[in-house]
Amino acid sequence: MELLRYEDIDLSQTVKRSEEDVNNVLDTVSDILKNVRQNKDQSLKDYTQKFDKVIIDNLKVTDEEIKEAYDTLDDNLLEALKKAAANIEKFHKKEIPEEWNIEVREGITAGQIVRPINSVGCYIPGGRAAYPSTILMTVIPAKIAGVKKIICCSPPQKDGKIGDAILVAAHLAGADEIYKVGGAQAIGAMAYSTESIPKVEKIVGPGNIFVTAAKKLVYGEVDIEFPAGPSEVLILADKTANAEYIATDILSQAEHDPKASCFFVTDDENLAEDVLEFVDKKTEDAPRAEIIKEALSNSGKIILTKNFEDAVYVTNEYAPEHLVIMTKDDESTLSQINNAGSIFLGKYSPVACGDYGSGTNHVLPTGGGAKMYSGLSTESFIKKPTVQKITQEGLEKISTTCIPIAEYEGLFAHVDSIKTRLNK
Ligand SMILES: NC(=O)c1ccc[n+]([C@@H]2O[C@H](COP(=O)([O-])OP(=O)(O)OC[C@H]3O[C@@H](n4cnc5c(N)ncnc54)[C@H](O)[C@@H]3O)[C@@H](O)[C@H]2O)c1
Ligand SMILES: N[C@H](CO)Cc1c[nH]c[nH+]1
Ligand SMILES: [Zn+2]
Repeated sequence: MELLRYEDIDLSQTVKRSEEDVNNVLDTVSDILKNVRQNKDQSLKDYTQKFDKVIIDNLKVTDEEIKEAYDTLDDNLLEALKKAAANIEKFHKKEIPEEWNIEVREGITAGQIVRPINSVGCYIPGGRAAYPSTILMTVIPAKIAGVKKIICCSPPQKDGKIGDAILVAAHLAGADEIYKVGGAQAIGAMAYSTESIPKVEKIVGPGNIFVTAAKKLVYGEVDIEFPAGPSEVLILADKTANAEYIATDILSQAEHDPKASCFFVTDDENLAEDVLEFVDKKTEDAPRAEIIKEALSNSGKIILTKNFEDAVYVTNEYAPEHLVIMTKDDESTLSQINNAGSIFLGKYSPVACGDYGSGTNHVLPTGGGAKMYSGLSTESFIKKPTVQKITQEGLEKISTTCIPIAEYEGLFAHVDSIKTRLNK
C-alpha cells in the first residue's frame, strides 16, 4: 500500500479505479457478445471450454444436481445460509415501496402503483471465489418484489458442476432456473437468448471486469442495475480507531480480485503507519496473499490529510462501494457522508457481515457509481407506474394550466384532446 499526503496528490487521478480496466476490455467483450448473438449455445460451450477449461453438454442445472447438492452440503453451512437468507429477507421486505394516491387538486387524484419486473437474470460470480452469498443477495429481493421468472448464471467449476452451496442457496432463495455459464457470454445469453437460456428484462449481479463490461454493452437491450465490478473499501478513521481492525477490512476486500481497490483515509499519521504495518504483517499470513498483494500494489492507498474535514472530502470524492467509519463520533461523521454504497459504523461492524448476512445487500456500485446509484434492493426489481383520475370539474380547472402550455408547444392535438371533452 502506498502512503500519500493529501496536499501532494491530484485527487481526481488518485481516486480513479477499475473503470479504465473495464473500458480496456470493451472490444474483446463486444466480440464475445456478437458471437453469442449469432452462435447461441454453441458459443457458450466454446467460451466455457476456453475460459473455464471445462466441456459442458447441458447448460441447465437439473433437479437431480440440486438434490445431490443438498445431500453433500455441510449441515453447518446449510444452517448459516438459512440464517443469512432470513436476515436478508427481513431487511429487503422493509424496502417494498408503498402504493399511494393523493388529491393533487379538487377533481384530480393521482398516485403510484407497484408492479414487479417480469423476468430477471442474476449473475453469480465464480471465477476466483464461489459466491453462494450473491445468490441470496440477488434472488431474495427479486422474489420479494414478485418477479415471476428468476434465472441465474454462474461459471462451472473444473468438474463441470456449479458448487453445492450455490445450488442450495439458489433453491432456498427460490430461483427458477440455473445455468452453467459465466463471464461476458452469460450476460450475452440472458440479454439475447440462446436455445437453452431465455432472454430476461433485467440483468443484475456483480462480476469481474469482463462481466461489468458486458453489462454496460447490453444495457438498452435489457436493463441492468449499475456497474458492480471489482470490490472496493474505504476506511475513514481518526486517532481513536484500532489499526488492526482497519487492516482486516482492507484485506477482506483486497482478497476478492487483483483489481479490487482499498483506501484508508485519516488525519492521524501514527494510525496510518500502524495500519501499514498490520497490512504487511497480515498479508504475509493470508491464504490469498497473491491476490491481496497485487490488489494493494495496484490500488491500495493510505491518504493522510492535515484535518478531518479533508478526510471526509476525500471519502465523498472516492464514493466507495463499502465505507467503514471508525471515529470518535461515528454518527456525526455519518452526517457528513453523501457518497457510499453501504456504510459500516464503528469498530464492531466489519464489511464481511454485510457481505454475508447482516441483512443489507452486498451488490453495490463500484468505480465511483455510489455518487449516483444506490445498491441493489427490492426496488431494483420494481416499477412504479403512476395512475390518475380526473373528474369533469377537475378537467375544467386543469385545462387553464394545460392548454396554454400545449399551445405554446404547438401541439394542437393535445389541446383538442382537452377541449373536445369540455365541448369547447
Ligand atoms: N460490486 C459488488 O457488488 C461485488 C459483489 C461480489 C463480488 N464482486 C466482484 O466480483 C468479481 C468476481 O470475479 P471473478 O473473476 O471471481 O468471477 P466472475 O464470475 O465475475 O468471472 C469469471 C469469468 O470471467 C471470464 N473471463 C476470465 N478471464 C477472461 C478473459 N481473459 N477474457 C474474457 N473473459 C474472461 C470467464 O468467462 C469466467 O467464467 C470480483 O471482482 C469481486 O470483487 C463485486
Ligand atoms: N465484498 C463483496 C462485494 O464487493 C461481496 C462478497 C461476497 N462474498 C464475500 N464478499
Ligand atoms: Zn467481500
